[in-house]
Amino acid sequence: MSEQSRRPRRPGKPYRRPQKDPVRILAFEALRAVDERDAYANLVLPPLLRKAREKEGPDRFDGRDAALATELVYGTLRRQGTYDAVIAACVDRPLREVDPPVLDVLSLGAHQLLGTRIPSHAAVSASVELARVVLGDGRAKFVNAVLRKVAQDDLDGWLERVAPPYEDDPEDHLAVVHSHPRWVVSALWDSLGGGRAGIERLLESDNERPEVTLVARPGRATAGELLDALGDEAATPGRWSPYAVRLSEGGEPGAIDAVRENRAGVQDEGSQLVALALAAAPLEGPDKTWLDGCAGPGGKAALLAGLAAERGAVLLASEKQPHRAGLVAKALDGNPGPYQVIAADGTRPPWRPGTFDRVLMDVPCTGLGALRRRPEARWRRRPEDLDGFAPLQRALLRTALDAVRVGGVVGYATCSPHLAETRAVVDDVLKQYGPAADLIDARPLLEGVPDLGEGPDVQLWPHLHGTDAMYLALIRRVA
Ligand SMILES: C[S@@+](CC[C@H](N)C(=O)[O-])C[C@H]1O[C@@H](n2cnc3c(N)ncnc32)[C@H](O)[C@@H]1O
Repeated sequence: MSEQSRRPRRPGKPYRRPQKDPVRILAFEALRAVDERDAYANLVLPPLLRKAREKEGPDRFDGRDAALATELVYGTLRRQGTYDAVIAACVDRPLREVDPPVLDVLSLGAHQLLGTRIPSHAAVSASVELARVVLGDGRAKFVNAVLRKVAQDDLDGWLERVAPPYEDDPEDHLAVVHSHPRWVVSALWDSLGGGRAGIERLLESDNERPEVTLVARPGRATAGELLDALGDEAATPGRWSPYAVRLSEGGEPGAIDAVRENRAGVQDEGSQLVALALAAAPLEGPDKTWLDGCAGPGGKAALLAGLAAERGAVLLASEKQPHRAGLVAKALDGNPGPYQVIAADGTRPPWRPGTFDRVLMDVPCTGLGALRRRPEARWRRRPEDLDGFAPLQRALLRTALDAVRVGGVVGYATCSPHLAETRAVVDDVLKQYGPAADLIDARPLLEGVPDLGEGPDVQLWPHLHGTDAMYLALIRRVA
């Protein structure tokens, strides 16, 4: 009980206990964990949901409650930039002086008011009740006052008031309207090119929940089998990958036999296209030994191993972190052909140079191409992170080019479209190899995929392809 609630009350105003709403309390706890412990929302949520189900029982916490809690957490985190600007306009001090737990309750409330169909009065009163439970009655009054101001306008109205005009500062405008840090808007726009319409569509896509895509692992399952098992209502075929199946809203991968049996997995179609393009690159001479040099947790390695098996080739899947190498081994378990998994630092490779016919280097990166999946990532990343990754990305691409035989092909991939992690790395390293390595046009190898730009490398985009913003450069060793 807070100090406030112990004070004598005016007669006629009996104390009412705050109502405990398990959905809002759970959402608040998740936001605190993300804020305080740098936790990842997608890792924090499942145990909290399980705990709430066990504590409340299925009648008081059902599937719809879980869906609402998830939406509140993801939506609040994604839209944090916009909500911060709105809340800042409603409090009389800088936001950094507002206690983080109070700000979390305010952001959750702002999301309910501006980003959901929850009626305003319900959004305010649910937030005030939450504040009474987790912050105390005194701070609940502050929450009430701020959210009543927020409720005075809708999202469009607020954006007109708090975002600088596009004409004055396009990047700042887009940063506030679409809730991305300004430097991220700037980097995405540099890579995407074009005018306002394209970048707006991309930023909007980053704020949408991505659909879940499955991969049927070659030799272990087929897309047709998954589609039959799921039925027309629950799934549709992938757009381009013959192994992809797209789950409809609310589809639960864990309920699918083939996924439980490891014959299929969850994998973005962009990641599938990267593996498929590398496997499809034309090759003269032997095609027997493949390497995945950054394999953890094993999504692309599992697809590559299946494709390799179909052609009698063997995949070596290598990953620096032993526990992630363990995940790779799990993903590959049951592969129809031979493979090997090792834990090795790709900058000090244990294999002999010129050993492999095909090599994938899917390097560590900022992940700016997967913002749809990681709602908190955009706020955590800093421009300085690029400097941290730059030497490693170059070293790993050099390892790949040394590992492949003359005539063999290397795929350099990132799940970031940032030019410093994509073209700049490829250009720098290719300069060092001079005439010994050549870029291949990757576009024809992504069969049927439109809008792949001028090549020879390819950049996929959420708003154009419905995939993560994966980048792929294919390079042939020619001497
Ligand atoms: C982008 S992820 C790869 C994703 C993977 N290809 C997939 O599809 O599941 C990059 C991986 O590289 C690993 N890594 C980081 N530094 C490495 C190094 N020096 N050598 C090898 N792997 C490294 C990371 O641990 C991480 O698992």
